[in-house]
Amino acid sequence: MSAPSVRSQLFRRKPVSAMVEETGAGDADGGVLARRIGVGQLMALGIGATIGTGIFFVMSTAVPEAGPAVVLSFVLAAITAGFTALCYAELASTIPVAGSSYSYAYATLGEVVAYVVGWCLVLEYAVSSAAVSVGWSEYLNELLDDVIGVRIPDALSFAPGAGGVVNLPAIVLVTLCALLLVRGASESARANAVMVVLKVCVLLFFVVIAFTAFDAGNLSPFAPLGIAGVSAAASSIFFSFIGLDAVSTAGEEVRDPRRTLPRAIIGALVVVTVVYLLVALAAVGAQAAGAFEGQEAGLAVILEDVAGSRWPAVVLAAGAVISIFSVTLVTMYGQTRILFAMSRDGMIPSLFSRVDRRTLTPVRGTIAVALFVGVLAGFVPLDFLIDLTSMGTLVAFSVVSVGVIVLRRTQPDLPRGFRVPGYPVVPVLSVAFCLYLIYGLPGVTWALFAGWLVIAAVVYVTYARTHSALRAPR
Ligand SMILES: NC(=[NH2+])NCCC[C@H](N)C(=O)O
Repeated sequence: MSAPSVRSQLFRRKPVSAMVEETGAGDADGGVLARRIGVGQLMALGIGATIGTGIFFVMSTAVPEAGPAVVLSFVLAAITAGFTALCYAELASTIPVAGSSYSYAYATLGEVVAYVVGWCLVLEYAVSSAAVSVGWSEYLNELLDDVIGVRIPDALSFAPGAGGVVNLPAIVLVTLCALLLVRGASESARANAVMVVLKVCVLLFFVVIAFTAFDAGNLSPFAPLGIAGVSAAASSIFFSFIGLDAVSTAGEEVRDPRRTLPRAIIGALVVVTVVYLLVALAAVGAQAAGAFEGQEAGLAVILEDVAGSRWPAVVLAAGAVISIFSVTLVTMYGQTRILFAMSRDGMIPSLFSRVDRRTLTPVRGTIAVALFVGVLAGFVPLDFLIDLTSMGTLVAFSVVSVGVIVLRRTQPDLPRGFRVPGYPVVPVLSVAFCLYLIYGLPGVTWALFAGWLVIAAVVYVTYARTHSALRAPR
């Protein structure tokens, strides 16, 4: 028998039916999950996954780039997030597996693209877990300082490039989350609802206090670096909008998905955007644009200055510490499950899909993820982590948007619970906006991303190509 051609290897696709079977979604009694989730609960899911750390510290990177026009950057990032989320929802409702863009790409665009998306998802999840835990450590320090007047020394709370030696608190947080995940914890719907209320309240609390010091003079010059500055800032801010895709993964359990999904996505996006815009506007109104650069735990510092007393900053920092903790947990959980799916497909070693008998969780995979995230969190400065996360996510989201178009053409008759409104304009715009934001990312990020893809290519050629579960039977 002749060896399968390289081309057919690279583009082999995983049949949608096989995916559904694997996850048991097509089993016995009709194979339908209970459709219980309504718009409200689904919106809470999206808001909970999206509002995390970004908003608590992104201003210190974004304002120096865009000036007060940072509010426009938020709008640009929000529009991009909205388009991609709609595309996500269509694929999720067509390929109903509890996977992610990796699985969608495997079904639509073939193995190599799926493989690349898988590696992008490591940036979206593992690298963002690291980013999130670095942000957590800043607010923890702020809280300690405000409450007991003690700060962890810089050497032990910052990465080498950021004025320290190691970020110890971030490593502790990652370890803590890994321990919880190994024991089988993931966030429940109720815990999520509590977190959402807490986060939104804390941010609105900031808005109210910061607005008391609003000075229109701080808003000019409005856009010192012009359009280029606004789009560069949008690329960094995009990080804060990552998470709406979580809504679409629940597609199978949603009541009347055709109406509910887009409403929940758009609803969550509107809530998140309004909150972010208020925070951004309040912040640039309360503090001169020049003051943002290099500011740590920025929102708390602004509150301290504005209120002239400590307690508002304490409230904010405490809220941030609690809510960021939950985001780290959920993001690390997501990473272990994506690697689980890739490993089951033979794309990466079986270590990641081995489930421990006692705890029924992928213990070794979780430890491997924690090591990787821990090293990043401990030794890499925050800006790098944020921009790399945005890069990986934007690439993955572009692929998803292309996937919508491809699947409509190749398998037009597949049942789709939800269809993107305004097809093909929305998926095309989605790709265009993603590419625009990718373009706005700094050169270092491009270089790091290229390096990452080279590593991925080596692993593909030496491992995945021959271990793929789809390889032709010998
Ligand atoms: N899937 C993820 N990468 N989740 C991380 C979301 C980060 C979140 N948007 C934040 O601002 O903190």
